[in-house]
Amino acid sequence: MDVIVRPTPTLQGEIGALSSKNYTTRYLLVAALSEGVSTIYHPAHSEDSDAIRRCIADLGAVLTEDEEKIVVQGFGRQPRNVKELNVGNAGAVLRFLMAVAALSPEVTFVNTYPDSLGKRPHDDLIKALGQLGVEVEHNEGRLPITIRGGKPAGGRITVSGAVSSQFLSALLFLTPLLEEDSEITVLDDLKSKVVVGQTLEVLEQAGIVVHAADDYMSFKVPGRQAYKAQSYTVQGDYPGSAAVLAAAAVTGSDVKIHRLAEKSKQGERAIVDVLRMMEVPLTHEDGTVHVQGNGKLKAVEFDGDAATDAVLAMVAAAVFAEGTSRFYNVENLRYKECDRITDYLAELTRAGAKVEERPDEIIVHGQPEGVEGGVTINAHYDHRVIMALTVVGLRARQPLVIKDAHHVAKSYPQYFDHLRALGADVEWVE
Ligand SMILES: O=C(O)C1=C[C@@H](OP(=O)(O)O)[C@@H](O)[C@H](O)C1
Ligand SMILES: C=C(OP(=O)(O)O)C(=O)O
Repeated sequence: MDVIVRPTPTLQGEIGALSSKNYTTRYLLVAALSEGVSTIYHPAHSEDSDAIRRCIADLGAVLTEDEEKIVVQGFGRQPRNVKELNVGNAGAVLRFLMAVAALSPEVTFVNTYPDSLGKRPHDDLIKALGQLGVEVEHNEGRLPITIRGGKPAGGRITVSGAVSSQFLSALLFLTPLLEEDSEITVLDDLKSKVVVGQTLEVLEQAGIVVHAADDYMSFKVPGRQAYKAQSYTVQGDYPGSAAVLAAAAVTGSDVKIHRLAEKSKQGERAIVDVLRMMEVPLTHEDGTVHVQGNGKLKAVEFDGDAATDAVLAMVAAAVFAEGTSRFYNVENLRYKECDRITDYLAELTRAGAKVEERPDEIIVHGQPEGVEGGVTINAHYDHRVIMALTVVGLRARQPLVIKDAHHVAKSYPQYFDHLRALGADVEWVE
């Protein structure tokens, strides 16, 4: 399904933020890895959260759900034998479950998104699992992937963090369950380091002890631990909300988003600081971000690695800023649902934006007068490209058609409903 985004000068109203994708994934995972009954309040509902629900159920967890919560009876360190798992297009779910699959004799992860997740590399995790004696069959580091685990013991593991933090997080979820203590050393660099903070926070809530160096480049993980069954409450999601906040910033607006905790470990809460740096009038108090946009923005320079899933929304805001913005240290955007530098900038250019690509940077020459629009956008299977191009469409002179915009449901199925509730002229077309 496609969406038409028409120019919309003003947005007004209040919404509650969607629930966090990253915390929902993690809470469902640690609930499954415990042997008791855990309750997760306000889980996200999206394709990615459906993927982890489906896979942990296949692995033997028992899930019951109502409007506000999901109750999970976990399988502990003994997942049920299952031949195949289908994670859809969910990268974090795949990587975390590749590690969990090391507890099973043989599991194959199938390739249902050959043009998106099917292109993403997992070599660094495959190598690390190999050090634990886990045999991995793969297609040049990509799906389909078969894991033959059994009983890895633990020990010394090295893992590169240069492409994704998800490989390290995956090992941090697995190693506490192993017989021996483990020592994990991160090689090269660690991208999306802040997200590892979310992993450590959730592990601690689940009663797991991990000794982490301050820089997160080495970890000591005692073995033979047990995940405790707990109650968890999922906080609001900054990456998805960042797109709505960017939309409010580029229009004349009076928009409030509730349920966005000031103290969150989500790096993407930096959207608030970046919009402030861009001189967008806003406040952030008691979990509510209130934007009173006047459509005027100033260019910024920002280290995007600190807020990886909000960079595309920030770039969309910068398209209308006065001056040239620079988002640096963002090379790993290339290894997401699409190449979020080359593919995203190609679509922005088509919409009339003036942007330049570097290997690890996005440069935006702002156009406060607006962009032309009037074209059809390829979504590249990427929810964040869809959300960000929508922001641009609201301030383009001619409508934008976003092809296959239904892929927004990977993380934020209600995105267009939320925008419409705020007065945006967005419409689904077959
Ligand atoms: O651990 C996680 O849940 C995630 C880590 C990040 O990926 P990278 O570490 O690959 O940057 C982020 O982009 C993704 O949406 C979710
Ligand atoms: C990159 C993302 O997700 P994942 O890596 O989990 O597919 C994202 O949500 O933007």
